[in-house]
Amino acid sequence: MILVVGGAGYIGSHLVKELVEKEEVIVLDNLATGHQESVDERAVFIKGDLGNAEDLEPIFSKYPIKAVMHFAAFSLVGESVQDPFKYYENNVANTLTLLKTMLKFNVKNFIFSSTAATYGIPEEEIILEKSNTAPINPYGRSKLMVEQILADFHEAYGLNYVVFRYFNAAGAHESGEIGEKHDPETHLIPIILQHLLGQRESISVFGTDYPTEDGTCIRDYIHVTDLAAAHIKGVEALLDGSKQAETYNLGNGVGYSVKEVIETCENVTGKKANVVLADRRVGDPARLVASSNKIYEDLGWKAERGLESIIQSAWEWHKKA
Ligand SMILES: NC(=O)c1ccc[n+]([C@@H]2O[C@H](COP(=O)([O-])OP(=O)(O)OC[C@H]3O[C@@H](n4cnc5c(N)ncnc54)[C@H](O)[C@@H]3O)[C@@H](O)[C@H]2O)c1
Ligand SMILES: O=c1ccn([C@@H]2O[C@H](COP(=O)(O)OP(=O)(O)O[C@H]3O[C@H](CO)[C@@H](O)[C@H](O)[C@H]3O)[C@@H](O)[C@H]2O)c(=O)[nH]1
Repeated sequence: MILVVGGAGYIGSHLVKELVEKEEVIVLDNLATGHQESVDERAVFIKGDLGNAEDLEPIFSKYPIKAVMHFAAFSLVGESVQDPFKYYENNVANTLTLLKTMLKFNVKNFIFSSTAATYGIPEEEIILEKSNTAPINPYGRSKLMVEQILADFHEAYGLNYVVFRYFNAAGAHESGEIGEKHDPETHLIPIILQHLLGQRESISVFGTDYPTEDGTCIRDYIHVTDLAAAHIKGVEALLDGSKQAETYNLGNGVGYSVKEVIETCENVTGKKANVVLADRRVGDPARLVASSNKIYEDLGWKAERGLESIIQSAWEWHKKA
């Protein structure tokens, strides 16, 4: 069995939907930002907190867990600057409780959701896993701290792990049953689509004076179903022993500016957006684009879906949501 912590959230629920086809799955989630109805009904759902050993230990006692996939975190950059305690407590301290419990029950395979925010303001156009990590906010630092803890635990206790640094996750499941449902929503693509559905008056473009071709920020958008596929390859590599301690970028390798994303949403939906040019949002790097060659070479994974397909799937979901 595989324990998915945070499996009621956006990315976790998409992974669960794919993983239940292959494995028995238990989801632990406190529903702080997740939705129980997003959890595939073939998975066992347990409401609980990864920071409570009393919630964790009965699960590890009862079920033969061979790996843990850890998606649970707080992940709003701005909020992490306002309230860093919340982030270090949930993302780092609570993760330590999870790791301690795993070691107590001799479960030694761990998949961790990290982020492009660990790179801070990158020096390279295309970011490699070995590029410098210098996060510029508590959220990114909390994720990098866990990465460092994992490397130490691997050396000291034989904990095996795969860290995935996601770039910008977006899109919805092709079944149309689940999609991106953050509240509040801060991510660009769902905000644009909500606007095009008449749920928001306009879209603000945060910053038009970045050193990019059209002055707006460039990001690497990755379909959430592609992310799920990478996680399945990652956990298989841990379970068959071929990988023990790896960090992989997960992106498309193609960057799109905020203006290009808005245009693509207009093309896909056939609707015109009301765009307001606004000031920069604090803490946004101008450009974040991944090289995902390492995971292609090691595990044969690459992103299958581009920006249009991401937006098309998200649009199908938002029209119904
Ligand atoms: N969305 C992105 O673009 C993106 C990019 C990079 C990294 N990430 C990382 O991916 C992971 C998933 O992101 P998401 O967008 O699906 O977020 P999300 O908020 O939708 O999902 C997180 C889930 O974890 C649960 N959770 C939080 N704290 C918990 C706790 N203490 N105990 C039990 N459950 C808890 C929440 O209820 C929620 O269901 C996070 O770790 C995030 O930092 C996301
Ligand atoms: O209303 C909006 C919302 C966003 N943006 C811009 O759109 C881009 C993408 O923003 P957003 O969708 O919020 O994603 P990011 O801030 O790039 O962060 C995401 O991607 C990071 C990795 O790249 C992860 O670390 C974060 O968890 C995840 O939220 C940025 O330039 C924003 O400034 C706007 O212009 N207007």
